[in-house]
Amino acid sequence: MKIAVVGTGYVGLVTGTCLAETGNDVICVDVNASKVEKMQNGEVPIYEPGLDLLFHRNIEQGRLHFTTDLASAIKEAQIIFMALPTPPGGDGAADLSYILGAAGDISKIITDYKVIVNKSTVPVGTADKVSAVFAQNTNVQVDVVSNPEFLREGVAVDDFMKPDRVVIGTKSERAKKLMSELYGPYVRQGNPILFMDERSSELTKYAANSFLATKITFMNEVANLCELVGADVDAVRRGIGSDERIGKRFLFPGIGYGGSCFPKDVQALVMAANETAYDFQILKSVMEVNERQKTIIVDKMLKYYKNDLQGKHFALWGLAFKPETDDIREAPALYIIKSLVAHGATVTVFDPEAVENVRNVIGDQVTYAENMYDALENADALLIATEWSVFRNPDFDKIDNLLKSKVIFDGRNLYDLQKMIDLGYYYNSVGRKKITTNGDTAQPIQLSSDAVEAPAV
Ligand SMILES: NC(=O)c1ccc[n+]([C@@H]2O[C@H](COP(=O)([O-])OP(=O)(O)OC[C@H]3O[C@@H](n4cnc5c(N)ncnc54)[C@H](O)[C@@H]3O)[C@@H](O)[C@H]2O)c1
Ligand SMILES: O=c1ccn([C@@H]2O[C@H](COP(=O)(O)OP(=O)(O)O[C@H]3O[C@H](CO)[C@@H](O)[C@H](O)[C@H]3O)[C@@H](O)[C@H]2O)c(=O)[nH]1
Repeated sequence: MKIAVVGTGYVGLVTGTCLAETGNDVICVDVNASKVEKMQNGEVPIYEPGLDLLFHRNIEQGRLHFTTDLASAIKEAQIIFMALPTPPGGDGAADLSYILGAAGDISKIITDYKVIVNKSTVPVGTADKVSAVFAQNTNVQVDVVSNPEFLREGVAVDDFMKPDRVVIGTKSERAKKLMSELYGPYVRQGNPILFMDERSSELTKYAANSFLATKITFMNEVANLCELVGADVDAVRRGIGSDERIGKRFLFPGIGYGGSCFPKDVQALVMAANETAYDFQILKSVMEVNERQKTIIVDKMLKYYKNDLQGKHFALWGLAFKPETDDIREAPALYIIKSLVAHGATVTVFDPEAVENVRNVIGDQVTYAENMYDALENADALLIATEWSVFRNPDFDKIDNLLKSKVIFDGRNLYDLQKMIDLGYYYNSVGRKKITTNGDTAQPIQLSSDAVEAPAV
């Protein structure tokens, strides 16, 4: 099939590449000319495992193309995907200007029937708004379909090629037929295409992300309670996760969820509910608790250093909002850095992929280490903010030689508590007993209601 993808961010690029992989003729269009030029020259603009291979294979085989010219991109396309940003507007509600703007541009160019697929995460009613834009500008018939994307960064290719489900919101039989044909190669038995109306499809995406964000936040609260009552969150996690109704996944406590989706989508759903005068209380709490969770690690450090971080120097491992990506959008590490710097500390950071993106955002507010061990030199403590595999089994003798003292604040629970006692570290993790260097259990922390506020980004 002939496909156009408008917007080559994370979703557009993965969508375009994976659709080419099953034999479609795909052309991706973006307004960012330098990005398009890079892709035309064979450069993948993001770090995403497995994407390079598919990207190069499909370019070489002539199925994947890039352009800045919308008109030529959509001319022959039977299906046009919109994979455009929907950032929070001033009030936190999703900003639809990219989607409606592109719909306006497309509507003025098309001369024959198209299926217009919205892949972006958008509030209920957006398909209707997009349809209205077309109706206003052209007599050409289109079907506007909602097809939210559920891929996770870091495993995006696998998520697209082998989705748990494909959600398609449309009432048009013609569009259903084309979309079934397109997604046929990706769906397997038990991992179906779920057809529904546009509004239900749009809400499914927000509900999925908000539910997952709530699940994580619930575990973060359980972890905080574990610290206060002397329980071990790993045991509790296993205890509840083995109940199939709860499930084992997305129960890992940490330093708050981040990324380009959960924070903005939870907020957008709260705002969309507000518009109908519905008070989505649970999600408001989720947002509040997540803000607090991002700085709890700094609260713990303040407690350890008796409220004085002035002149202290810390090593920070992990900047990306999760492993296997260079994406730093809403990364908790950035909040931690800003908070530490505001308290007068200095920080040396290391991340396997995200350093350049961080450098572009915060410049010389921190120093950048070439490798994970260089970051430790003369640091008072090590902090861990992202669970990259390379941090999971480090050389503790080397860490010991480089750090000024054997102190680790771990926001991702990477190490075994008993091992850290045996090695003589002060090791403070999430929802587990904090251990002093002589192996005693430290007093549980008091969670302050006025947790350190992250300075404005
Ligand atoms: N990133 C994810 O993991 C993910 C997963 C599922 C859904 N989503 C949703 O998908 C949408 C896109 O997210 P993203 O992370 O890919 O966005 P992004 O910000 O990474 O990329 C958007 C791209 O669109 C381009 N663009 C902007 N206006 C354009 C126009 N008029 N014509 C052509 N190109 C234009 C930009 O230059 C950019 O390259 C959002 O709604 C997001 O919530 C994202
Ligand atoms: O048990 C867990 C799982 C995740 N996280 C955090 O949650 C955030 C989001 O993680 P993840 O969901 O893996 O990453 P994303 O790539 O943002 O993917 C989410 O957001 C995408 C964009 O909408 C959706 O498509 C995906 O289905 C949805 O998982 C990250 O900060 C993680 O560290 C935890 O703290 N504990």
